[in-house]
Amino acid sequence: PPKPKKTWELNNFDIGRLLGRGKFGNVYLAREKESQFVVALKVLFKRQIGESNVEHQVRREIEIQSHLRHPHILRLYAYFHDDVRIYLILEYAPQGTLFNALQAQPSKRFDERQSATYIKSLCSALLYLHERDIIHRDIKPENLLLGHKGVLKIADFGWSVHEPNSMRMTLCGTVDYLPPEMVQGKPHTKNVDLWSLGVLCFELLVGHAPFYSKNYDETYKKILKVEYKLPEHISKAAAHLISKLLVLNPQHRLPLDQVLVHPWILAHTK
Ligand SMILES: Clc1cnc2c(Nc3ccc(N4CCOCC4)cc3)nc(-c3cccnc3)cn12
Repeated sequence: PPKPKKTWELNNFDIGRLLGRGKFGNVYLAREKESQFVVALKVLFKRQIGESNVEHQVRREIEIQSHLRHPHILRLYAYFHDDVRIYLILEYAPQGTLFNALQAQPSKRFDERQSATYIKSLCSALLYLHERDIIHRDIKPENLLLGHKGVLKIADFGWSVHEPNSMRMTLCGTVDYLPPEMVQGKPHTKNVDLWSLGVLCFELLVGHAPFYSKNYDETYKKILKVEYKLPEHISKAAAHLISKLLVLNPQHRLPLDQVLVHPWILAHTK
C-alpha cells in the first residue's frame, strides 16, 4: 500500500472506471503511478458536505478509519483535498459489494455456510470496533465489500455509496436496518450493531430484509413490533440466532462474543 507521504495529490494517480456512486461523491478505481499500486479513490464534494452540514462527521470518520487495522475492515490509507473535493485513498475490494453479490445469486440468497462465514467475519470486525468504542457502522449489504478471495470488509464511513442502479437507496438510505431505538430517536449504544447483524443475517439467508415493506411507515411499524416471518427453509439454529439479535430491548440482544460461538456459526464455519 502507498506509504504515508506527507501529501498526496490527484496527479499521483491514474484514474480508472467508476466503481460506484454516492450521496457525496463517487468511487473510482485508481492506480498510484510510482508504485503501480491499485486503490479505490473516493471523491467527496466539499460543497455537498457543507450543505449537508456533515464536515465534522467526515473529519471524525476519516480520523477513525485511518487508524483501524483489521482483516475485515477496509483500509483508509490516506486522504488529500483540493479547494473543491476531498479524496480518500482506500483499499480496493476486487469483488464489489455484498449487495451486488446477493443480487448476483440465482436464488437471490446465500446458503448457510456462506451466510455464517460473512456473519462470523462481521462479528470479529464489530468486536474490534466495539473494543475501541466505535459503534453504528451502518452495516448493510451496500456498505459491505468483498476483497480478495471474497473476504468481507466493512467499508462504510457513515454515509453509504450505492450501485448506480440499486433501487433500495432513498434520500437517507434504506431504513430496513434501523433498530427500534433509532426509529424512536432514542440515543443509540453499540447494541444497535447487534440488531443490524440480525437484520443482515436474515437478509443473507432469505434474500430480503425482515421488515421490508412498500413504505417507510410500514417498515417502522414492523420494526417497533419486531414483526417478521421466517420462511420454512430457514434452519432452527439460524432462526434461533436471528431471534436472539432482533430483540426490542438493546440490552437483551446476544453479545458479539456469544454470537461467535453460537451453534449455527460453529456448525457452518471452519
Ligand atoms: Cl471503497 C471501495 C473499494 N473497492 C470498491 C468497489 N469495488 C468493486 C469491485 C468490483 C466490481 N465489479 C466486479 C465485476 O462485476 C461488476 C462490479 C465493483 C466494485 N466497489 C465500491 C462500490 C461502491 C458503491 C457501489 N458499488 C461499488 C467501492 N469500493
